[in-house]
Amino acid sequence: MFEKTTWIKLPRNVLVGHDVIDDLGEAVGELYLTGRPLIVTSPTPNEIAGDRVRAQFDDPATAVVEDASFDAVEELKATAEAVDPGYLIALGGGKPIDIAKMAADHLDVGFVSVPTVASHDGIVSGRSSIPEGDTRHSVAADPPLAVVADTTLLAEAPWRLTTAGCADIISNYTAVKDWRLARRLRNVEYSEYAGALSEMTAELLVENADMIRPGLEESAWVVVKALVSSGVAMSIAGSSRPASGAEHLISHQLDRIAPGKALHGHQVGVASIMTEYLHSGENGRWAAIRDALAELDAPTTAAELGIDDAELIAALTSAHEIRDRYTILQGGINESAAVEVATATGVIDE
Ligand SMILES: NC(=O)C1=CN([C@@H]2O[C@H](COP(=O)(O)OP(=O)(O)OC[C@H]3O[C@@H](n4cnc5c(N)ncnc54)[C@H](OP(=O)(O)O)[C@@H]3O)[C@@H](O)[C@H]2O)C=CC1
Ligand SMILES: O=C(CO)COP(=O)(O)O
Ligand SMILES: [Zn+2]
Repeated sequence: MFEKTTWIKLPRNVLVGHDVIDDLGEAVGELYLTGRPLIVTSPTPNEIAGDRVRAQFDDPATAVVEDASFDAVEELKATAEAVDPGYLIALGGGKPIDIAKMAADHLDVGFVSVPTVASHDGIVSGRSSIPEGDTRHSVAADPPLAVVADTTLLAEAPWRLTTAGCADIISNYTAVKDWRLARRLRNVEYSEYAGALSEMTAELLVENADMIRPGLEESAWVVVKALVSSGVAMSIAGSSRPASGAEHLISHQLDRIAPGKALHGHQVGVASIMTEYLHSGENGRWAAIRDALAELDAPTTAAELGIDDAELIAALTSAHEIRDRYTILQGGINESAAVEVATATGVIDE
């Protein structure tokens, strides 16, 4: 008997464009939500856009989160109990969005994502990643009911956050390679649709890296659309597989070994140069990935990440231990091979 079931959860309204933050009320109105919104934000986005968001709703409540933690999720849930919202609006970067995403899941209400930075695909995905101690917990949650991404605001956001978003997308290229490898060698469930969408999104950024420039609204538009596509690919797959392979394992290890030194997207970008080399050897596309990252002003070396060579090698050699996800690093890479790939790709100096 055929028993396969597919259940894809996607945002219903995705609005990307100039000043679309002023259309948030309308976009939310189309979702037939009831009750008052609780706006979950952090200090800077609240200052930049909080009033514009509040002005579009009757009786909105606001919670300002200072840091990303499980305590912040619990505090937000306590606030929600007091204000009894019908839904949450997450306004800001990954910090308020992930906290709202996880709290919405626990409270069994929907949430709308209003990113003010294009820093990684978590701003549109159904994955919540919260730091705790020296580790980060990445858990599945429902994706946003709607995404409203104002390209005017995103173009003005710090460029390094946008380049991190670009690098997170470029890393999809190796994530899909790992996923296909896992299908071939472990028969893991694979979605042709999700794999193709994710790969195409990464290719698009690699091909057009020279056109993505700071302060340009058109560039913000390309980047956020790519992040949305990546989020959709994850929703189709029902997992982060299309956007997270060995390069993400290395980055997750760096979060433990060298916490707070570099942005998620920048770490996965540099790691992706090396995992592409491991997949395809010296004639593979590792140099194209590196050049696209460099074109985007994203780091391509451990030094540019602010990470010591020894920290990078420690992350590479232990990345396979942290998650039951088959990748090119399955079984681990030993220290001399790790040094070899890192030096061959120029990630560390000889
Ligand atoms: N779900 C997922 O798949 C993933 C989730 N994450 C999580 O996301 C978080 C990191 O994401 P990130 O977006 O960098 O985090 P933040 O939300 O902390 O945003 C980064 C910085 O940008 C500021 N900021 C936000 N909007 C603007 C703007 N328009 N102009 C100027 N500054 C602005 C914030 O200000 P302020 O300090 O005032 O908030 C903050 O200092 C972490 O908690 C991490 O665990 C990371 C990767 C993947
Ligand atoms: O960052 C992600 C995709 O870009 C999410 O992946 P993880 O499941 O590894 O946290
Ligand atoms: Zn990522």
